Amino acid sequence: MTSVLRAQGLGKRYGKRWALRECTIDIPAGHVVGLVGPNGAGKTTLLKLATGQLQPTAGGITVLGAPPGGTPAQLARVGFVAQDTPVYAGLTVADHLRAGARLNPRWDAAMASERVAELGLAPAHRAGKLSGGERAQLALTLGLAKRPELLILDEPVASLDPLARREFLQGLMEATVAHEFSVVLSSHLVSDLERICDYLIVLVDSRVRVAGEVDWLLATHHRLTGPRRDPERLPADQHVVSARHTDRQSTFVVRTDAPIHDPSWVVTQLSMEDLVLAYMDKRPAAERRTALEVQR
Ligand SMILES: Nc1ncnc2c1ncn2[C@@H]1O[C@H](COP(=O)(O)OP(=O)(O)OP(=O)(O)O)[C@@H](O)[C@H]1O
Repeated sequence: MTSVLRAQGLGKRYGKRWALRECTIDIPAGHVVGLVGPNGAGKTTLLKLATGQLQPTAGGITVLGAPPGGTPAQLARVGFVAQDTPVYAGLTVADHLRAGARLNPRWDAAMASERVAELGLAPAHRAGKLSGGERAQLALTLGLAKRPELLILDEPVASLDPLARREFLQGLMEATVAHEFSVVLSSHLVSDLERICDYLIVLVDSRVRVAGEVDWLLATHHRLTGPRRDPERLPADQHVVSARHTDRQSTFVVRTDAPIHDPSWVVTQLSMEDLVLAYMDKRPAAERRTALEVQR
């Protein structure tokens, strides 16, 4: 299967500090990928490496089978909507579409004009006078009309109200259905990612903690609640992702491919948010038994 993004031992260091390290992932085409992690985890760094705006300090990365941003042809295959909905305040909506047409060989002028009309954005309106939601929609329109094979969006909805967020994500989903491209989208809003993503990457402290198809991740992770127990006493095939204890009770999030038969546990399924929070658990590794990195 074609990979949209493949990284092998990828790392980026600023001075002495690693912003991203030992990142090895292989994302198949056709997914809407959610990239999530706390502030400073390295999400923007990974996205900038994927678009060729940064060069790796270690390891390698290919996007759609080629080095990112290496040639004009490669640039045309990847769309990027940067953080803070990047539009030019002094230019009108129509100016943006004209610039898009000049700069992008595969520009879909009909789609751009239709989308702008549907959104009710007046062509003569200056981008600086648009609301945050309208600016985000204009930036998305530019990204979509480029007709990329991969569209990368860095926290596109962070500053939008819930309704504008919903409309933005709805527009993105409709476009992926109509034009069949892959998406990588970073966000802190796991509930949004839950609605649209079928592949998840969790980055914590510059490292990929987990990556894989959401259905597979949810099928192989469970919450176990029961009498207090030392994680060392769990079966070897139950990898502890997070652990919480009270005097009498333990709650573990574990990853396992095998069914859980121990009757002393109450086993519950996780939501995507539970899964993300478990991997973001910052308790000392000693309490977790295994420093997990899961990929598929
Ligand atoms: N140009 C830079 N110079 C020095 N350090 C940087 C630079 N850009 C990023 N960093 C550092 O690299 C780390 C990762 O930053 P990055 O922006 O990739 O994180 P992020 O996960 O996107 O964070 P956020 O969710 O806050 O946007 C942070 O510690 C950040 O301070």
